[in-house]
Amino acid sequence: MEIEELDLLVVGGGKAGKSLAMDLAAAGQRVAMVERGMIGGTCINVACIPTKTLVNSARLLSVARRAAEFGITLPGSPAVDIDLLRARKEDVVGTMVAGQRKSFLGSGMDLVIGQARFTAPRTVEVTDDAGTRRLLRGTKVVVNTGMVPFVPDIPGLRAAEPLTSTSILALESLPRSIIILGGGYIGCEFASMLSIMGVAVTVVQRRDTLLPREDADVSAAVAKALEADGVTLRMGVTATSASRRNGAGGSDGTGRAVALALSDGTTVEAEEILVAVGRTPVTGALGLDAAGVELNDSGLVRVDEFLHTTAEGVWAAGDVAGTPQFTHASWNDYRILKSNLAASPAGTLLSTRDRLIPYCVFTTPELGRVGLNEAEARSAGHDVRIAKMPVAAIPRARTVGQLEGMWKAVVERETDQILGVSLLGHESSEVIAVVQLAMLGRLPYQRLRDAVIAHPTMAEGLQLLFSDAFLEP
Ligand SMILES: Cc1cc2nc3c(=O)[nH]c(=O)nc-3n(C[C@H](O)[C@H](O)[C@H](O)COP(=O)(O)OP(=O)(O)OC[C@H]3O[C@@H](n4cnc5c(N)ncnc54)[C@H](O)[C@@H]3O)c2cc1C
Ligand SMILES: NC(=O)c1ccc[n+]([C@@H]2O[C@H](COP(=O)([O-])OP(=O)(O)OC[C@H]3O[C@@H](n4cnc5c(N)ncnc54)[C@H](O)[C@@H]3O)[C@@H](O)[C@H]2O)c1
Repeated sequence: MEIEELDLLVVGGGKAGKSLAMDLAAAGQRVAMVERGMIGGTCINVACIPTKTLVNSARLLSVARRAAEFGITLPGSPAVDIDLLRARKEDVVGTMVAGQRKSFLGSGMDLVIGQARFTAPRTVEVTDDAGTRRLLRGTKVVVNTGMVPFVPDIPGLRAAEPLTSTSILALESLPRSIIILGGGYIGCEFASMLSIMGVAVTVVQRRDTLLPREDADVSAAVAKALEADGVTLRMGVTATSASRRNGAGGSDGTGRAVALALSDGTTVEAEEILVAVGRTPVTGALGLDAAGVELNDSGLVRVDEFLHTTAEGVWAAGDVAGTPQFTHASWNDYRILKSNLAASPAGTLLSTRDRLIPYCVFTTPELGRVGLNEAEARSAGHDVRIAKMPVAAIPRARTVGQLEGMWKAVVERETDQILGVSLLGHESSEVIAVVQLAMLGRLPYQRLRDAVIAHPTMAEGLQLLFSDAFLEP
């Protein structure tokens, strides 16, 4: 088979890879991107975009249920129509996928649909569904194959037909009840939206808190919000075995039931189980050995701070390279790669070190996070002052009737610099960018406190948060 030579070969069309492929192809380079099926990658097809579309519907439902409180009467009780819900999600995803396909082709890249496997340095064999094969070699190669849901080896779990964050999106009906194994980002987001939609949710979390990377008081506030929506939390327990009974009654009379035995001797039952205990890198069938690309101890592609792998001419980006698992982080990898791939041997390289990467957990209310939390700041040796405030103190929260949540900030005592914030509440995912900008600009907290911020907005709450009323002396 003849080898097709390219300037850039992208393996896996994730956020970083597709962005780079489009840019370099549009600039006239010979570029091929191999993608095994999801045009636009994980985020658009099975992650951020579909889930946040569904979260939005859940929030509308929650507000609609309170319509009378806002002076609105509805003809009947608002309810989920699963077919309409799925249609909207598919419309949002479908429109974005179509837009991506158009942009890919418009850039001039060769979009190669098939499964890629390295056979030699900088060389992959691609096999499509029809079994047709191509051999592609890049002068430069970027691996951006992402991650997939991890299903742990719990006796009986696989046979119990667990759902994952991917397969749950294809359900044709809402289960009456569900066990969610894992109380991290995916577990909390699904617990929140499904319980609002009327599903009886039980979260089984191995650690003593939800979202274990957060401060205990913030995790507790998230737990309180989930419990207020009816979620049952089983924390500090692990699953020891699972079993499914089909067609024989079930705990809620549906005929489908899964039972999960827990380490404390109890059992929880529900119609379905969603496994959300982390994700595993897509490296297994990639033949990385043949390319001289090493993995690290966590099974991720080993990269240096410039995203270069252990093989000459091969870089990696996104989840598979150990970048924090967020689309915007992978997109920042693209910027780093674009600069580093173009740099001369003696040129300056961009690094992944010390990136300020915010993130938002789209529970209701949502959590916006940037920088260090209190525990991280103290364990890094900072002398800190803590500001803490209920969201109910913010006038905008009153006008929109969204009083749940709390805001917390960590300020360095000596420098007045904001080290980080955890904002749980309405529209926190928007407000977080304001704080991020202040941190990037190294503004002391007083600049936010004293800025003239439009009233009544959620961002205006920052003035309150950093005031003497809420910032400890
Ligand atoms: C349910 C869920 C919700 C999420 N919500 C958010 C959110 O709200 N905000 C956020 O920032 N992040 C969110 N994330 C995380 C985010 O989706 C990921 O961090 C991001 O998509 C990773 O992108 P990536 O660049 O690593 O590659 P990906 O987008 O994962 O792309 C990898 C691509 O490689 C392809 N591929 C793999 N192997 C091969 C092969 N051998 N040959 C050819 N192609 C191959 C795959 O088909 C895939 O399209 C969420 C994740 C999940 C699971
Ligand atoms: N809004 C967002 O940005 C967003 C949303 C969803 C996912 N993501 C990304 O996807 C990644 C994966 O999400 P995730 O929720 O699967 O992983 P995660 O690492 O966030 O959470 C997994 C949780 O499962 C628990 N756990 C592990 N094994 C367990 C077991 N056997 N029994 C019970 N609990 C167990 C862990 O204690 C942990 O809290 C996240 O790290 C995040 O970066 C981001």
